[in-house]
Amino acid sequence: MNIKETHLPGVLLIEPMVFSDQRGWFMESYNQKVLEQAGINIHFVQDNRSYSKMKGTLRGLHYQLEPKAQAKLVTCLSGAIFDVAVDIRKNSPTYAQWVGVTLSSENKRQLFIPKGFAHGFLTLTDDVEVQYKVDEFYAPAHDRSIRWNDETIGIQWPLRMTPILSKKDECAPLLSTAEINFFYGD
Ligand SMILES: Cc1cn([C@H]2C[C@H](O)[C@@H](COP(=O)(O)OP(=O)(O)O[C@H]3O[C@@H](C)C(=O)[C@@H](O)[C@H]3O)O2)c(=O)[nH]c1=O
Repeated sequence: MNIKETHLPGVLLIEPMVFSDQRGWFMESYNQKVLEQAGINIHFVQDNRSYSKMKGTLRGLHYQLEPKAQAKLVTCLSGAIFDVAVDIRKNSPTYAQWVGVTLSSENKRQLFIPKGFAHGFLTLTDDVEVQYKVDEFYAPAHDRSIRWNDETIGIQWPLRMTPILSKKDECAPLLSTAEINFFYGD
């Protein structure tokens, strides 16, 4: 497993070791010890999967407020996504900055997103299945969204048309008015 820092400190790109032979391949998709050695001391408590039928589907940007904030380990099991993390910690030197990476069933890369970041992804193919581990249970009362195309954040989504969105994401607030209770250094 090769773990690389992205330009947003704390957001990590994980490249698993894939062992191929005549049968196919094998890889470890999660190894607590290896992540601990990289400074990720996380106890995951829930695994989520989503399936998106169409290319151009955008889910996000999502986060849960403290004390139910979630760190996430995101994997794309089928198809490909442009996966994005946005730093929404108040007073952070990288506040409102974003990182985007392509995760796919082919490249098998994973993105680790710490607490204090909003997360979203755009499907780059039809038939996309995404799986992610989270370290806090789903808490609907703490669930929040930020508008996917907020100009303050300025995510360069690889997209030509308006994406397919949920009703919740269509009317999500801008970062400037979103309720946020994360502070840099917490
Ligand atoms: C996130 C979540 C949703 N649900 C339910 C609530 C709702 O009825 C249905 C669909 O929820 P959503 O529309 O929020 O699903 P979705 O838009 O896929 O939300 C997800 O987006 C990505 C980007 C994330 O980072 C995730 O944390 C999560 O917020 O599933 C759960 O039961 N448990 C969960 O953990």
